[in-house]
Amino acid sequence: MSRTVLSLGSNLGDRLGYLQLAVDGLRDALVAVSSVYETRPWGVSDQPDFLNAVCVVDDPGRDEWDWLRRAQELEEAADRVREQRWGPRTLDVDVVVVGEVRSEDPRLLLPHPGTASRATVLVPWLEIEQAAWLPGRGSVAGLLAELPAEERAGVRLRDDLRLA
Ligand SMILES: Nc1ncnc2c1ncn2[C@@H]1O[C@H](COP(=O)(O)OP(=O)(O)OP(=O)(O)O)[C@@H](O)[C@H]1O
Ligand SMILES: Nc1nc2c(c(=O)[nH]1)N=C(CO)CN2
Repeated sequence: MSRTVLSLGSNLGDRLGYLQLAVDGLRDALVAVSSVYETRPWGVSDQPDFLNAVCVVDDPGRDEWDWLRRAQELEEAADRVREQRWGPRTLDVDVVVVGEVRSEDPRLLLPHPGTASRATVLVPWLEIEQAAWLPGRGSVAGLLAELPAEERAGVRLRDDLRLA
């Protein structure tokens, strides 16, 4: 299976430590990892700011379901508790795209349906893949340019933080 994009987010506890846990757990297939961004929460606004990042991974031996399983294992390793939709969490790992795969199975929607409107995903993704393309929607650069300036302003580079 082809290149896969995963988004990482954390807004509870050791936020950078949880993102690093995810990167460590993806190491065997890791192609690229973005900078870390401090982001204003969307969905539920009354919660702490998130740290967000995006990873590109590639492993011909894994399909989209393997990536979902890996994402959920990483969330469990971060002691994630599912409480409130769009609420605070130690670690969120979303499968953004798996090559050109489309899926309407609610357990695994591909491409991830929120992507086109989330600067928290588009900004770090564009950083590591300048030609990034969201199947069915267009170029990531174009999608980002269409978002309200306020959305993009809510995503701030934290160049003092780094994922190794
Ligand atoms: N592309 C995908 N990546 C990750 N989970 C997905 C995907 N498509 C569907 N899901 C399903 O979404 C369910 C809930 O995921 P989660 O609690 O992380 O949602 P959320 O992060 O609060 O909201 P959102 O999905 O809008 O980011 C999971 O049980 C998972 O099976
Ligand atoms: N800024 C930001 N806000 C969020 C995020 C996220 O990753 N970043 N994830 C959420 C649940 O999926 C809800 N809100």
